Amino acid sequence: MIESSARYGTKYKIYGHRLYRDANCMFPARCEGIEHFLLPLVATLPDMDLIINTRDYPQLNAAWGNAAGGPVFSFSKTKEYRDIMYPAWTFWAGGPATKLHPRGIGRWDQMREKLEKRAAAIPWSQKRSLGFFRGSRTSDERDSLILLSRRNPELVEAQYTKNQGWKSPKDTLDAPAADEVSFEDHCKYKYLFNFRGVAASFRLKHLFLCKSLVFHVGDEWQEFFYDQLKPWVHYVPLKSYPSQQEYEHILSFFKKNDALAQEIAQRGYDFIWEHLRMKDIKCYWRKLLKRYVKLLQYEVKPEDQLIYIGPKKDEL
Ligand SMILES: O=c1ccn([C@@H]2O[C@H](COP(=O)(O)OP(=O)(O)O[C@H]3O[C@H](CO)[C@@H](O)[C@H](O)[C@H]3O)[C@@H](O)[C@H]2O)c(=O)[nH]1
Repeated sequence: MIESSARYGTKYKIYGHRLYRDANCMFPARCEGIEHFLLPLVATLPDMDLIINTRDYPQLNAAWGNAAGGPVFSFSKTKEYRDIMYPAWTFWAGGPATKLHPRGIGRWDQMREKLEKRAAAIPWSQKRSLGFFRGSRTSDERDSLILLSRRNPELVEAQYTKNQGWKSPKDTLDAPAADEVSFEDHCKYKYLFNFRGVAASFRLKHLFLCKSLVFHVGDEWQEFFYDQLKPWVHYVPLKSYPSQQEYEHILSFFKKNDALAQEIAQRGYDFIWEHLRMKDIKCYWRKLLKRYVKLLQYEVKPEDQLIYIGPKKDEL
């Protein structure tokens, strides 16, 4: 089974409390973000083989005829896939590169601290009563919010930025690309929008830490922690592809019910602040691998073609 899934990801092996992997990693920074979490665990874990997909897209979809093989770990999926979800590399390194994060979004520990400070500096009453979104057109599901912002800038401030795949103005919906806005500056706005991109987007966890009200569009694309967030308790759920009228309706509701908006925003913040700490990510990885390894029914063998990752010799 492991052999049959090898082509869907990078092979990792824990053997004798050491970590090994395929010599080639498709995205080295993403492998770095994964290894940051695996390395401290190998001392306490038994031998195992893992196939870890570092692409955005999950791999095991029954409708494509490739769900019958072995296990594959992916960071995001919908219900159509049977990949095993793992905490994305971007909690440490290898997230999307932007002008503000040229080496890629990462270091969730540092990001948490920065956002917590900014959220405390901008109380709810000082936030602008506007819907806000900045990001690239990785999915046309974002279009209606951008179009509403062009029609009614008093209600929504939403614009497309360029990403590395930008080819023509079509990729920014026939308008010049907007400047990027830091996560901290998102905190100036009361209503923040999250959308899927290619798969799930990494922005969701950041939005909560602004203590603004998060509108989460579509519930198909998941990351490992989404299930713990409850609609209407921690965020406002919107169905996929909302119309401009639906946005107008829900924003006008929350403008009239400001205390409720603030209450949900505070609960969303509290949940992520208290339960999505670096130590929770580490704990999730540990529990995930302990449960996974119980299912292995063969003796794991060393393989010469894999390279040694760690621990560093002086840490042994
Ligand atoms: O002005 C901006 C623009 C973007 N971002 C952030 O930059 C990241 C990338 O944003 P965007 O270009 O909109 O891409 P997404 O669609 O959110 O994410 C894409 O990139 C991820 C990593 O490759 C994939 O996992 C997703 O599935 C894919 O859609 C997100 O965290 C944004 O919040 C900002 O902070 N400020």
